[in-house]
Order: sequence, then structure tokens, then C-alpha cells
Amino acid sequence: MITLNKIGKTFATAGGPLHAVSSASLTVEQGDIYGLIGFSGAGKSTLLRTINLLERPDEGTVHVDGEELTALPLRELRKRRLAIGMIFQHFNLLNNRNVYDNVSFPLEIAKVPRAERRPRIESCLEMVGLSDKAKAYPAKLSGGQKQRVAIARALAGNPKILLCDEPTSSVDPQTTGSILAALQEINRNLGITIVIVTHEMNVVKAICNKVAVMEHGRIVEKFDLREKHIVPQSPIAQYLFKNEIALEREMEASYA
Ligand SMILES: Nc1ncnc2c1ncn2[C@@H]1O[C@H](COP(=O)(O)OP(=O)(O)OP(=O)(O)O)[C@@H](O)[C@H]1O
Repeated sequence: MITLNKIGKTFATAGGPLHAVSSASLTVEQGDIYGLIGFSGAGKSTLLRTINLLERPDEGTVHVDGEELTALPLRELRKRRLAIGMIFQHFNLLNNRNVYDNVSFPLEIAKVPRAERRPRIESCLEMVGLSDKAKAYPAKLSGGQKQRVAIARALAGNPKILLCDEPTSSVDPQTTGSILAALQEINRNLGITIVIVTHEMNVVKAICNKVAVMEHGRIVEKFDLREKHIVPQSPIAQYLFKNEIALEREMEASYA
């Protein structure tokens, strides 16, 4: 479904070129919930963003559903992006629009007629359990509710793929559970393939069937979590699997 082949991305920074992602290859199959895990700065978000070409790689190719996105002109790429929803750590809701109008936004951009928009928005809000909040403004919502609005908005375009960039990093542990449950439900009920960036192994263990471990821009190991015996080889994967409860910054420091 998604094939990343030898992806490379270098940023020009004041301190010189920064190789955020180097030679990263990954195959995500239909129906996967695929985790990308690693410490801060490992290149997870950059790699995730190459899937819909929010970040255009300098090297390598991106295929989705057998089509090479990296070879498409921008106009065609915009159409393909409709089938790829995305949610972010800080929700990125429009604060001057209520919940209903936030979910409506991508449909308006895609010029979906108003009459078609209503049932779609209502069913997306129902899916994330927020039908009763349609008129509320983001400022009145909890972090978990905001993220569920963002999930509903991402679902509005009927995506086949949902990209999640640290979706639980701004919320407390209880709320994390409700967001993960919503993601699992849409994966199971709608068959949406999910790629999720996180630095927490407990998030991976809760919902992912596969995970790739990243370090210094490279994918160092991949695991199929349905296998009975997982034996991490790399020090970073061994560390992540051992410390799955909470990976706080001081733990990162102790690893380094
Ligand atoms: N637009 C940019 N310009 C310059 N450097 C960037 C840019 N985006 C990312 N980087 C750098 O690339 C490296 C990888 O960043 P990335 O956000 O992909 O890592 P990450 O694993 O997702 O970490 P985090 O959890 O902190 O977001 C980091 O050193 C980051 O500072």
C-alpha cells in the first residue's frame, strides 16, 4: 500500500547540512497500524511527512497504491493527498470555527457540495463520539476531544491512509487511551491503514501491529509485533522495548 524506497532528506541549517532521514525503506501493507518510534530528532516526523510529500525527499521514491507519488505533478499530487488524512501533536484546529465547521473545512476546500457535506460530517463526528459537540468551539474542548475532532476532520475526505504525528504527546495518559481507541476503531471498522509516529513504546504496544525503530535518520530495525518472540538486536531497540512504560527526556539522556 505504501512503499518508501531509500528515502533521504537533508535540511540546510545554519550549522551546515543536516541529514534528517537517510536511506530509509519501509513497506506498509493495507490494514497495518505501523509505528515509527525513536527519540527526539531521529527523523520520524520527517519520514512520515514524506509519505504525502508534505516533505519532499531529496532521494528515493514514494509509492502509494502502486503509484509513484514522487513522479506526479503538483496538481495530481493534490488529488492523491485527499486519500491521505493526517493528524498532528498540537491538533491544528481552526479556533474561529466550531467543531462541525472544522470537520467541514477539507470538504469545502475539495468543493464538495453543502448537501453532501452534512451527512459526511455527521457520520465522522459520530465515529469519534463527538456528535454532541458539533456547535462547540475548540477553546471549550479538552485535549482529547480536540484530537478526536482532528481525527474526524482527517476522516472527512474518506482517506485510505491516516498519518499520525505524535497524536498523544500533548495529552494525559487517560486521554491517550481514548485517542488510541478511536484510531484502532477506525482501522478495524473502516479498514484505514495507519502510520503513527511516537516516542512511547506503550503507544506502539497498544495499537500497532508493526514498528520501525529510527535512530539518527535511519531505520535501524523493524518488528512484526504479532510474532511471539521479539528479540531486538540494536541497542536502541533493546532500550525501547525494555523501557516501554514512559520514555521521558531524562531517560533519553541516560541512554545517551
Ligand atoms: N524544516 C526543517 N529545517 C531544518 N531542520 C529540520 C527541519 N525539520 C526537521 N529538522 C531536523 O531534522 C531532524 C529530524 O527531525 P524530525 O522532526 O523528523 O525528528 P523526530 O524523530 O520526529 O523528532 P521529534 O519527536 O523531536 O519531532 C531534527 O534534527 C530536526 O531538528
